[in-house]
Amino acid sequence: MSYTNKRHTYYGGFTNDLSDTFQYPQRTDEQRRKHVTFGPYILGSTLGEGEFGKVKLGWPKNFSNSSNSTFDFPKQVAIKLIKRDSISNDYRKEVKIYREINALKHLSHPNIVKLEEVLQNSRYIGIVLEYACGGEFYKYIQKKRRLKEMNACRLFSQLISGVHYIHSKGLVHRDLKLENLLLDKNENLVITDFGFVNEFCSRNELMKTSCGSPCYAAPELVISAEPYEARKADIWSCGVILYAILAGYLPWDDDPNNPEGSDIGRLYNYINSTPLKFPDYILPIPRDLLRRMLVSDPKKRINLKQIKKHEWLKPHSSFLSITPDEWDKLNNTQSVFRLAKPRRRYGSRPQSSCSTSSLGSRSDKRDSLVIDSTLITFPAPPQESQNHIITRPASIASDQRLSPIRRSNRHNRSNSAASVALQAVVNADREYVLSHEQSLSPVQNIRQTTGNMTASLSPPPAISPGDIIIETTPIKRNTISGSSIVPSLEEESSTTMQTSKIQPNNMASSQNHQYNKNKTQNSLQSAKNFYRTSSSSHTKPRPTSYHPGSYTTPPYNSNTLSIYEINEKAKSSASSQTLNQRDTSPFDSTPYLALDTCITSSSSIESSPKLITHGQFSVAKPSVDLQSVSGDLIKYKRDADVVTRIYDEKYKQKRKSLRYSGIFSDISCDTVTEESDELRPPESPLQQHEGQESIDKAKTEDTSEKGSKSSNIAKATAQKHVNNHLERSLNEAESTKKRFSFLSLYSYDTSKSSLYSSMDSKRKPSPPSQRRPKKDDSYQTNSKNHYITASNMQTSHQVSKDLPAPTMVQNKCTSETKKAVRSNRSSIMVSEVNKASVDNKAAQSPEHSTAKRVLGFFKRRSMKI
Ligand SMILES: Nc1ncnc2c1ncn2[C@@H]1O[C@H](COP(=O)(O)OP(=O)(O)OP(=O)(O)O)[C@@H](O)[C@H]1O
Repeated sequence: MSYTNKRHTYYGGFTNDLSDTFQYPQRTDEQRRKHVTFGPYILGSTLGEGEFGKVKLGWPKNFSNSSNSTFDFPKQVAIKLIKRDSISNDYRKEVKIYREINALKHLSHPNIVKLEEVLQNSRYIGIVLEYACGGEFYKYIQKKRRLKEMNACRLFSQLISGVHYIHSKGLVHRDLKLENLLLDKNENLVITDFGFVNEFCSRNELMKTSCGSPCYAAPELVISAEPYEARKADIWSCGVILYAILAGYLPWDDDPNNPEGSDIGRLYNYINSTPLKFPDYILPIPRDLLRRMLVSDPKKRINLKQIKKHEWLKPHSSFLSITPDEWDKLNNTQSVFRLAKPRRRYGSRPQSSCSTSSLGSRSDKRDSLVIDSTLITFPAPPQESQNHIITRPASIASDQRLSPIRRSNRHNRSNSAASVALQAVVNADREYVLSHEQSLSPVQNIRQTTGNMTASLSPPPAISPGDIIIETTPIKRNTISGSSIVPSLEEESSTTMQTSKIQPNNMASSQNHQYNKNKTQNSLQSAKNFYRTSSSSHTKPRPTSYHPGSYTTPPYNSNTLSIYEINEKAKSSASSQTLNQRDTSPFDSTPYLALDTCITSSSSIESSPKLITHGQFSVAKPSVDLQSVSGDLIKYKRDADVVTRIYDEKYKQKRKSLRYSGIFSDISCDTVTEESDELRPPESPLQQHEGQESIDKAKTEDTSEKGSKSSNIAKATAQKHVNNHLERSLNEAESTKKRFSFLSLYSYDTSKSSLYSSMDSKRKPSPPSQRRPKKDDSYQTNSKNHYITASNMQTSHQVSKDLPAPTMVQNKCTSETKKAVRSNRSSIMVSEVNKASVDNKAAQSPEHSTAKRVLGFFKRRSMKI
């Protein structure tokens, strides 16, 4: 088993399989110093780069290898490092970061990236996120060209479930796109990048700021300056994503006058005037869903509730029927079981401001971070502080908790919006913590100070050093010092690090309260009330205050003709299991009541964790496995493969029979051929030579035995090979073009560059029918603008003539260009684009000079690769 990516190494390249007996070698001090660290994390390679800077892989530096437990391996995280300098002068950036932190704090769903903690030092703010090791979703599609229906359906269900969860919290993402979707290790979808998130309340959910990425933004955002219904805008984006998943390219990507979609005005005019077209391989049922989602008029656009009930998503109805409250419950229950080693607080070791670029290489120096003694960890801000209103009860005098030394060591952070907001959040959170602390029983207080804490349900065992620690709710936070939080010396003596997990509704603390629940129930309630009060003291309602009722999904109608008949038994048993689980689970409608229900309900006790001793450690075994409950979140890839294979077989059979019965009469044989073609492995170089060899052979034979029968056969065979080869090349060119159309918006790393593409097109101008699938939907009536115009071709030729070798030009790409590309690629506030100019722009024909096109191309090419 190798769960690590090759390029990401632990402790000097150790990527051994973990076995029961495996022990990590003890690191020497020297080795330890070599790592670039940020707070309690060792930084690994760069996972990606965004608008704010690099996202690095990280893992805890206090990971101890003394154990022989298989469960004891470092948990990887993705750390978004934001240079404080870069945002100090940019209010919008600050707000974006703040929004992201703020939103993520309230979201706990398997298909939404988890916020672990937020750290900062004098130079960086680090948003520590769950590591989605499956990589970027668009690359995944790019690799597969397009997804098979079953996989697409599964992933789309996950997207819808995540988006529904976001909406249920009173939030809208507003920047849903392929680039903001990642995959976890089991190829489950993970929604990320909440920089444009905003909240709405049910009564007034219209928004004014248009944002997102042009290709995914709903028309009403661009064309009209009127307030828009944000949830419907998210649905449009999901529609575009679904189209891209199934088709392998974006909808409305074929405007010859705006091939790159860079002219936003023209793009939206095209969207509004051109009916949605589908390639043959998108079947009627998903087409129907797409047609309902990609409706320009938001009022006529399908809503999430209807999407969940759509025929196409029936196979995942049990998964989709899990309500947001249930997700909260399930996730919080799961978070109790996170096994954590007692971590030493990183502040406990004196850390002078030191550069960690001890590796000496240039790149290391560039990547090095100053570890500051004032590096802090603080909880993510609550929603309300977006308003930048600080409510700090007089009872909380945070400075009193600071030692004089630490106080003098404080940072002078800017009083910028984000800083103020963050501070407000810290205060609010700490208030909760303090009141929570007061409610702790003496036993728990002892346990906290000694750092020995267990989440066992049994009466508290004798406390001894080295006890198992189940990571719990952040009960104790670092103290706050003005704008920075510094752990006090006294606090440092406490060994358990509990600052990091940001789980507002975490039930872990309730586990600790099991011991003397009668004593603490009242104080807990008051703590929660306090938290609520402090929240409600802000002007905006908390996003969690909006809780739509549970959705009841109609039972699967077996009479309905559906293409999905796979795993029915498994599904029904899984769903019945789910229902059983849910019936017995004390789910309530308000997340804040979670603690109560956990304490008072006997059924919750039944479903509580059971500790299994495992050597020196105890491992809490969750009684509810989220993934098996949902049935749709694939746990092991092998399972997924098996399911896919079963599905494929059944699906093919089904389609065959349906075609015979004439039900799917619009599924042409071509479609089937095309799909099977796709499965055909690419021709090997050996095969490619085969044709030529045969010709040569034929020639030789021809000269020696003129007119002989064998030569004729050889000739025929050779010709056949050549023809086949040519045909395949053409097909390949066609598919490359298709993929190119999709990739043009994302990446050029694996496909041919557009330069080559234009060269190719010079040689073999592909007719529009080759650019797009031949047979269009019967709904398609408008075929205008499908032809690549002569002027375009001319431009392409010009480009290829005027340019030096592509690699040469590529090398000339400066870092400035790269920056420009990044910003070009990033999501934008569409309102920044002059909406009034939309029509004007569309009226003018874009005069793309050769230089501009070339620049555009190389700008895109230097995108994140
Ligand atoms: N949790 C994560 N796990 C793995 N990789 C991640 C994670 N978060 C981000 N990345 C990688 O880092 C890249 C940049 O991240 P992200 O898009 O969140 O940054 P950003 O600064 O918000 O960028 P932008 O706003 O321009 O999209 C992603 O494309 C992805 O490759």
